[in-house]
Amino acid sequence: MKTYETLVAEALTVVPEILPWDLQSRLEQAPAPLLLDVREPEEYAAMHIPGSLHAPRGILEAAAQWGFEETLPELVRARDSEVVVICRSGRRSALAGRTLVEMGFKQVQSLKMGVRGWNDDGGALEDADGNEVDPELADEYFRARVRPEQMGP
Ligand SMILES: O=S(=O)([O-])[S-]
Repeated sequence: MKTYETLVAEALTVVPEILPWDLQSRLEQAPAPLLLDVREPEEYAAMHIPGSLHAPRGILEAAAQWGFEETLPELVRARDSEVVVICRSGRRSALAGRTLVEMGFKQVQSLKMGVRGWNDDGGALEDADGNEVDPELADEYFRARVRPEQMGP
C-alpha cells in the first residue's frame, strides 16, 4: 500500500518543481509557459492565477487529448512546450503532472507550494469574475481545516 505522501514523492521524481518566485520571473519572458490549474471547479472559481487554464484532475486525461468533450485544445497543443501544473499546495499538481508526462508531455513542471505559496510570495490571484483577490482573504481561504475526525485513530 502506498500513502498519499509516497505517491506525491514518486511523482516528483519525474516532475520537476518550480518555485513561485521563479515562476514569476519565468512569466516575464516569452514564450510564457502554459499555466494549468487542476483544482476543483469551486477552488478555481474562488481564486486562481490570472491567465491559468482550468482542467480539474478528474477530467485531466480527456482534457489533454484530442477527441473528447473535455478536450482543451490549448492544453493538447502544449504537448511539446512548457506546462506548469498548479494546485493548492503542490501535491495534486505533482500527481497530475506525472499523468501528463506519461501522456507524452515533454516539459511539465509542478508549482511548488501551489497557489498558496504563490499568494505568500505576493503573486496576484483573481476570482471567477476577474476581480483581484485580497491576499489576506486568500491566505485565510488556503488555511488547512482538518477536523479532528479526519486525523485518524
Ligand atoms: O493537493 S494540494 O497540494 O492542493 S492540498
